[in-house]
Amino acid sequence: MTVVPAGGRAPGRAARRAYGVIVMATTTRARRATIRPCAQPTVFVLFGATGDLARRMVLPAFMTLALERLLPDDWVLIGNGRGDLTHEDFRDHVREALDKFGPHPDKRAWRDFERRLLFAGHGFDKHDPGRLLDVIGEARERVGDDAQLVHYLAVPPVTFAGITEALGAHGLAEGARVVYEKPFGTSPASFRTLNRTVRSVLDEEQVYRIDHFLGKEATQNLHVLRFANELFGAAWHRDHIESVQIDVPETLGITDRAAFYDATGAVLDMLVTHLFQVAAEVTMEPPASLGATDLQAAREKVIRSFRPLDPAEVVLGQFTGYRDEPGVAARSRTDTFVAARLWIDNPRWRGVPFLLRTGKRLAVSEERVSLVLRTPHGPFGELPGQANVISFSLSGSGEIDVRLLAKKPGVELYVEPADARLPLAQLPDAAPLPPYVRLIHDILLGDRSLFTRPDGLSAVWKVAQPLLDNRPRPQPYPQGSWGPPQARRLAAPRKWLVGQ
Ligand SMILES: NC(=O)C1=CN([C@@H]2O[C@H](COP(=O)(O)OP(=O)(O)OC[C@H]3O[C@@H](n4cnc5c(N)ncnc54)[C@H](OP(=O)(O)O)[C@@H]3O)[C@@H](O)[C@H]2O)C=CC1
Ligand SMILES: O=C1O[C@H](COP(=O)(O)O)[C@@H](O)[C@H](O)[C@H]1O
Repeated sequence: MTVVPAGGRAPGRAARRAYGVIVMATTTRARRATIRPCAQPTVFVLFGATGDLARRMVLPAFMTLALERLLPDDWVLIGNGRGDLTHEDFRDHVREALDKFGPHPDKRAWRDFERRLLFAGHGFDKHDPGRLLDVIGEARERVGDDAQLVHYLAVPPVTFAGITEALGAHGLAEGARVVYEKPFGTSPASFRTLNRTVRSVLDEEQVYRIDHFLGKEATQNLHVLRFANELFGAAWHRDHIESVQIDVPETLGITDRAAFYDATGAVLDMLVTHLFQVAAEVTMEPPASLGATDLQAAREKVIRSFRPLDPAEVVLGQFTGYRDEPGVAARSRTDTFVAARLWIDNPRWRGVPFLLRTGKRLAVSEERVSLVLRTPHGPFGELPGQANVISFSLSGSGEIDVRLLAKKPGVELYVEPADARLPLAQLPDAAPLPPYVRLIHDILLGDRSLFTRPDGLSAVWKVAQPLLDNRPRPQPYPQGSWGPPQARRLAAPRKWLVGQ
């Protein structure tokens, strides 16, 4: 996204390409951000359309795109699943999802939306395409044979390879874009096998490996703040930063995703996926340009300098009561919490600990990246530690915060921590996009800059390998807490900033 400040110049072409979707209309009275709609007729196949992700994120994102008039005139969304839903049943399902998670269209918008929803049941594999080929045929009759085909795999990762092979076997791969949810693989070996399968059916340009944390407004501000502001850019180095925290505690449990979650756990669900990608955004070297390829390359390159995780520097936890959740194995050892210390072996970050933490059923929900600056030795004597912090909230529309030490006004010289906050939604004419809206829009337009590449993911799995080979036993922790006490010790002598 490109924001043009009052009186500011329009962004260069490279920046416009990188952020692609927002074209600023600058008038003196009002500057409105308008987004380029996708023009090409589209058939969007949503595998896993009755699942949690589809209900909470993908279907609401589609409705938002429709309300914002960002979809082409001609489009159809086909839900796919193993069940036998009629088109009507599926429309009811989508309606319920929107009632719960929004947005809430008026009658007219809903009528226009629902008539474009179809369902193709009876599963989809290479031996049996279920109803999908017939329903795609039905969709093409409506929107034309030249419609682009987008397949979105909102299904558990174990099914990615089978669906990919089936796309190839049934002639649905050619010219299509295929979106893979995370995690792309569940181990170094399964990543390699999956990648080989995918590349045997698709060209890399057709592949969109989504990590929705890269689509969050504040995540994109990580590099904007740094590369566009000398104040921050100059500090972005081990000489000034003493530690970094990437902290995503959740009050949310596993909802009704037991089958997926019990086979996945926090390390795969969050740590080696979202938290690593955010760490790469924080630590990448300046890209050669803001073009899609350069940005992607810079993000992926730094992951190669992540030091393989030492299991002794990782704490796993499991909330009490997890094993009683319906669908969870009675003796499950799945991690619902992980805290890890990560090191980055390059000249910019050597010796700076990166503290990463996430977990289910914790005390609060927050998504925060904090760069803690070193404490200066100056005329003040001893200053409090962790009191000068550049921090980003990744939740919602995002926020940039700076904690600094200031003299409290008054006769005495009291130096106290104070916070300056910049909620991004309050920027003039801000038009924040939820991550799934933005990323699906990018997919429709063919912009891959915010999607991951196999070289970066291959490095991710190398970093994860020692932990996967030698998992510490998950420690129990009470629901509503901050996880196992060992996680506090992992941060020592520092403290976790969230929850202080
Ligand atoms: N939920 C979330 O908050 C997020 C999830 N993700 C990712 O999205 C993907 C899906 O997650 P989520 O929706 O939570 O998972 P779900 O467990 O809800 O599964 C989604 C759907 O996949 C289908 N499915 C499940 N198992 C199989 C199987 N063995 N073979 C074929 N189809 C199957 C089911 O549909 P049916 O029974 O109709 O066939 C199910 O409804 C995962 O990769 C996850 O990491 C990413 C970001 C957030
Ligand atoms: O990918 C996932 O992300 C969500 C958290 O993302 P948010 O944008 O909803 O905050 C997490 O709850 C889920 O377990 C995981 O699969």
